[in-house]
Amino acid sequence: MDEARKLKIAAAAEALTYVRNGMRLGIGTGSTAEEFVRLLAEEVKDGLEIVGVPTSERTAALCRELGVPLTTLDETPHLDLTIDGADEVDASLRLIKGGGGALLREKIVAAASDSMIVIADQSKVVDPLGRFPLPIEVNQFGLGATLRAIEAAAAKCGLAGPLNLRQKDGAPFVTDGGHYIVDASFGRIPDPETLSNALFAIPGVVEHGLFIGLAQAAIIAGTDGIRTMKRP
Ligand SMILES: O=C(CO)[C@H](O)[C@H](O)COP(=O)(O)O
Repeated sequence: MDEARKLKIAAAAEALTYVRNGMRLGIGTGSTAEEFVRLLAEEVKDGLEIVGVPTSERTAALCRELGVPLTTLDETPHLDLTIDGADEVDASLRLIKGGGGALLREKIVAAASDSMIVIADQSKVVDPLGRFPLPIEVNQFGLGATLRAIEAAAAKCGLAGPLNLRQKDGAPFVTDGGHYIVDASFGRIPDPETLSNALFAIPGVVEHGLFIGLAQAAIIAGTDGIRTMKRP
């Protein structure tokens, strides 16, 4: 097994120690979250009783395949804990998410949870955010106008950079919610809160990948072991 996968499994295993019998869990998306699902499924086989709300169709399919019981936010609107990966984490536990295109459901699920724990390897810890292009989920209608508005909003925040419409198999990538993703390469984002507010003011923006004030802890796996970052 390669070193990167070992780190993902180590972070996921540590996150599992926070899961208690009877919990209602939000279950994230991505390769690290999938390691968590695999470990969780083993515990479920051994008698752990939980229900999970998956943050994507991809995660839902893996949970079903491995026998992790699922529910929905309609049946179970309040969750105890969400475990999810991230593309970037800063020292204040602000995140960039959405590399897997699931940011909208991920944010809805995290916001419905008493707490969110991020699982990641050391390479995801940055200062400041912005090395990873910021995913912005947009309505398909009016794409051209929305792109212009994103550029203008970014400029007001002193940011600029290419906006790329995410592609898959030669066509625009479509999210589980039926939207497009624009990957914004702004570079360093010194004030994520201001950028977040500016993006939310654009009608065609459905959601963006800045997760602010949602994660309580981040379990970070490095070659020298595991450390847990807490929100200051
Ligand atoms: O936000 C996400 C999906 O939308 C993922 O959590 C993020 O992309 C990290 O993925 P990975 O664990 O594969 O690096």
